Amino acid sequence: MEDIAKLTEVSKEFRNGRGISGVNLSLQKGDIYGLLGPNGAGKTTLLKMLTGLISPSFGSISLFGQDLERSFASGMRKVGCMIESADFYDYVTAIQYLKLNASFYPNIRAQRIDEVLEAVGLAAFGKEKIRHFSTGMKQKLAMASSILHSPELVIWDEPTNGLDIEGVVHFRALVQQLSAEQGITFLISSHMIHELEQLCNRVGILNQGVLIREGNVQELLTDNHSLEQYYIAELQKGKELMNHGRLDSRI
Ligand SMILES: Nc1ncnc2c1ncn2[C@@H]1O[C@H](COP(=O)(O)OP(=O)(O)OP(=O)(O)O)[C@@H](O)[C@H]1O
Repeated sequence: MEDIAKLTEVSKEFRNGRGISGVNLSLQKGDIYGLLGPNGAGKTTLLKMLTGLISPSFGSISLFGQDLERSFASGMRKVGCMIESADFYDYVTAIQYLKLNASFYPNIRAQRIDEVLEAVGLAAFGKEKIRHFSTGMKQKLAMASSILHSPELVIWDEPTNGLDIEGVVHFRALVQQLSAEQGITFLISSHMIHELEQLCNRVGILNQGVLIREGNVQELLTDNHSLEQYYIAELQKGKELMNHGRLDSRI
């Protein structure tokens, strides 16, 4: 199967000694991959490396079969991402903001802006200035911006932050629709484990910079009551291995 993204033995060591260590991870076309892990586990660091925002200390990363460093522009053209909180110009409207972002890509149809606003549930607010937006509305706008250029791979860091219940349900439907209709591949980091259980076909658990487990969600659910139960059990095992010095604890 085609690798959309592949990390091989990727490590990042910050000056304070933290980061991620020896991560191997690959995304196949059509995957909805959920990245789980406690605070500080390294999820955002991994996503930043995959999108070229920071460079790995060791290892290699490829996107669409090409080395990320060598083919950065062509690779990233097919990626839509939202990592940490998005920065906005407060005094422009949502439509003006999306128009500005669209200008960085060739050939985005004017109608596409209405389509993405509709897709994230902001159709009624396109002409409002962003400074009047709530946290959740800004999150939706960041999502709209990340899919504006019809990417093949979407990378979202904590996408449900600030969304209300209806917004979370809408978010799930959007991912399912984009996956089913356009075959978009997703990499989503989240603490909302029940969301990931319903949405993802694969999950990986990062703990203290190490990808301690990966699995197919359906298979995990045949052996475990819930993804949450599996996750807690794996973290507990990780702690025990760490205590016995059998898990990489360099980070
Ligand atoms: N620029 C940096 N300099 C030094 N340390 C950093 C830097 N960025 C991240 N770290 C450290 O690397 C580790 C991983 O951070 P990261 O933000 O990737 O975690 P995370 O899994 O996304 O956490 P959360 O769930 O809380 O968002 C943390 O210990 C963090 O303090």
